[in-house]
Amino acid sequence: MSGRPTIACVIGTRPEAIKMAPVIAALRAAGWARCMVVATAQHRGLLDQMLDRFAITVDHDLDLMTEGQAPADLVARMMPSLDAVLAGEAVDAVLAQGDTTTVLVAALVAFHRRIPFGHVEAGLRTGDLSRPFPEEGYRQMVARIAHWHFAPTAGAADNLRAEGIREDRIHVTGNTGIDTLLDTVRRLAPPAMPDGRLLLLTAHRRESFGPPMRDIFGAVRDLVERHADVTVLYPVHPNPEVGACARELLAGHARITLLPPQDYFDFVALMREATLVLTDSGGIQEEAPALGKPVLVLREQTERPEAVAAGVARIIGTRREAIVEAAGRLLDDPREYRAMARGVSPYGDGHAAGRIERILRQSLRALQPSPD
Ligand SMILES: CC(=O)N[C@@H]1[C@@H](OP(=O)(O)OP(=O)(O)OC[C@H]2O[C@@H](n3ccc(=O)[nH]c3=O)[C@H](O)[C@@H]2O)O[C@H](CO)[C@@H](O)[C@@H]1O
Repeated sequence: MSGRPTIACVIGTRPEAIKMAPVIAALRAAGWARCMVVATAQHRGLLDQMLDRFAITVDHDLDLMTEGQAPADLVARMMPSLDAVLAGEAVDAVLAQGDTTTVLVAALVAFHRRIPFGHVEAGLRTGDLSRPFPEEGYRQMVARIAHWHFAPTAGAADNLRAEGIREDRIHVTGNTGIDTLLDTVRRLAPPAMPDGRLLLLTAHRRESFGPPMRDIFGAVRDLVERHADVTVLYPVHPNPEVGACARELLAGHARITLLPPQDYFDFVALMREATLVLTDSGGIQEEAPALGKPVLVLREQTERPEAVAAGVARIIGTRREAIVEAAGRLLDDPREYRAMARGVSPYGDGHAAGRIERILRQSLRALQPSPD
């Protein structure tokens, strides 16, 4: 390495853009490194929406999304494509976030080229390789070969220690998604006062396709039928499996609105207006508590136990009666509601990206040969 080091930030999906945006901004502002952004674009439309929103300029766009892409096919196409970028540029470090195919391939390609890899949002675990699938397996595999493990919480760091990761490679930074959230909230106009109560829904996980998703949507219909003042807004994920099921079971009800995927600022504004958030998303489990909104998690388990432990999120699974019961209780009982609607942010304080930038600066300086 000579002169300014080059750090490649690899992103592929909407949440990766949201969570890498502050890291890219911090590296670019600090200026000691060249921050090169590589978009695999494993999701095209949702990624582009966020690249625009956060004004992320992309140096290499691999444009890999195809219709109905299977994970194996995506891995097979992404490996040579990303490797060619690293072969053509003198890259000193590679960073990627989370648990997607993009993160797995970025770590593996960096490993083959002996380039240190930094895993942003390291150490999240359910311990069950089938849930979430394939993400849990990807997280575990990436941990074997990462050089820097940027853990969002002390619990995530403990998970890494339990797998034998060296102490000096683990850094508790907070989640960069909270940096983006708090920065966004500062820029938004004050929230509107909605009529009635808003229930905000998102559901798109692969393991919920089929009967669990039909159960979720059935529960949502039951809830609006039982609560005359409740309106549901559902930004529908573009995966065709999700859209078809949502239209079949939710369209045509006056108080249920299916929306296209929302711009991030608009979505944060909706979270602020919501009474209750029902979701199977990872990032929304982190964001809603920071905004003081109770979250009911439509999964059987979570890799984000901190909000559950703090009493501001609950795992309720995907059974229709369980969802109706848990959401109904919060809608009917103001004391239960208040107990969950406390603004706590177990996942970060808004300064994670700055910590990552400083750790990389010190660490890459230490790796650099001295001038004489
Ligand atoms: C298994 C798992 O949990 N994996 C996660 C998965 O991410 P996810 O489940 O969080 O993904 P989504 O739900 O798609 O996105 C959520 C984000 O999008 C914003 N949003 C939402 C709707 C909308 O209409 N407009 C928006 O702007 C919203 O505020 C939030 O920030 O991959 C990540 C990357 O590797 C991982 O970090 C993460 O563990």
